[in-house]
Amino acid sequence: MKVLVLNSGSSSIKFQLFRNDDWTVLASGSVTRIGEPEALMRCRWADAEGTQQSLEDCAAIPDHQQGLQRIAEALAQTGALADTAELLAVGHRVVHGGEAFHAPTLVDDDIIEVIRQVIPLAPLHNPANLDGILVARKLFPTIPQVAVFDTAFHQTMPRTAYRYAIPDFLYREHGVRRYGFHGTSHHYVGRRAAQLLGKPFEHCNLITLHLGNGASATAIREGSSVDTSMGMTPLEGLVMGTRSGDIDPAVPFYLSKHLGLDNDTLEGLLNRQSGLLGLCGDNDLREIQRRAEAGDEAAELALGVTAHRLKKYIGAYLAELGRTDALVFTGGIGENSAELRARACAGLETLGIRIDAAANTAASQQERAVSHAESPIQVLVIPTNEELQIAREAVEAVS
Ligand SMILES: Nc1ncnc2c1ncn2[C@@H]1O[C@H](COP(=O)(O)OP(=O)(O)O)[C@@H](O)[C@H]1O
Ligand SMILES: CC(=O)OP(=O)(O)O
Ligand SMILES: [Mg+2]
Repeated sequence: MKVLVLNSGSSSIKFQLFRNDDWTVLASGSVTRIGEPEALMRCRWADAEGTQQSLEDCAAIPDHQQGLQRIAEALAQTGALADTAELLAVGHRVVHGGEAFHAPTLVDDDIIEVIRQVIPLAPLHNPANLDGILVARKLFPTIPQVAVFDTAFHQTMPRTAYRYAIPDFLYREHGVRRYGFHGTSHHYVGRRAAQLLGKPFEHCNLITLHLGNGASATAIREGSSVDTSMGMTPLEGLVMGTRSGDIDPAVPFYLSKHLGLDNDTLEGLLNRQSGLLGLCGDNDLREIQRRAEAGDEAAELALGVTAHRLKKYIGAYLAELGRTDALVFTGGIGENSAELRARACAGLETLGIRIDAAANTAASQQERAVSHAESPIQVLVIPTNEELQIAREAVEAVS
């Protein structure tokens, strides 16, 4: 049987099709620029001889309904999914599940309603995730749909980590608390780290750093999330591509009072015009590193602020955990930027973190240690695979 995983974003749908006995990827790709005049559909698959093939086309795709339809056509056309009856389940990434979901969940009308209710807590992510589910239900009406929540892994945090020091009724009546995100990724790399360490996950204390366009740090004690840097929404914490991460909560009041900015403008400013982009005008870390190397001061500052914030969270989580087995880097930046890994870990030797310069800069796409052989805390680079984790959890939920 096969499992289709969908990660439906505001203007894109990413997909992977797995065979569920050995988790081979049968096809993968995306539809991007949904709603623009020229959307792009990309699909890669292995043909009968095992040779990688790819298919790309550009055409207007006005909405998610047609985006998913296009994906289903491509999967049929390539033979990767000739008959939808071969599907055991469709797994969906859902960013916010509020306090309702601790595990992957079979989608029904009630579940859809709960996901709809938490839209105000993740306005950038949940509407598109929900669209993906609604469209997939129409397109594959007889196949079980499973929602896998970014927030679920963090539901083990203690109250002291998830409560904000604001009036109690805001939590009780309005759900204002830390939820945390990227849980699927933190969980996946945490388990892989335990395997590399040769210990059961339930015995491992880890700090996992998911550094992509969105970025978050998590403290894992004995296999459970006990703290994480993102908060009620994915805006809190580390410096991100276009999100500010932590700022003084008074900044928006000040901007509102003195510059007359309204709520929507402020939300856009902090979510889409801040972070690396706000500091230096670029949000692609490769370009920022190139500029910094050429002496560009704004790019150097962007790298410096990002590394400073990372180091602060690493230090905080070392203190929270007491004993730490490994620090794990993942996500496009965590996996590929030796520069940022080195900056974030510089000076942490007395706290037990010692990078090996040669291992850190060696070109590799593999899971690996980049710490010195004598570093008390191992530093690992582990490519994340949220889609595989979603596929596995979807199968668990239906069986
Ligand atoms: N070789 C590289 N060196 C440094 N940064 C990289 C490299 N490859 C990708 N990145 C950075 O990774 C980030 C995107 O991460 P990714 O995990 O793909 O994002 P998303 O959250 O959209 O899935 C971008 O800032 C990109 O510049
Ligand atoms: C929750 C979140 O920030 O997700 P992404 O990194 O995909 O934007
Ligand atoms: Mg990502």
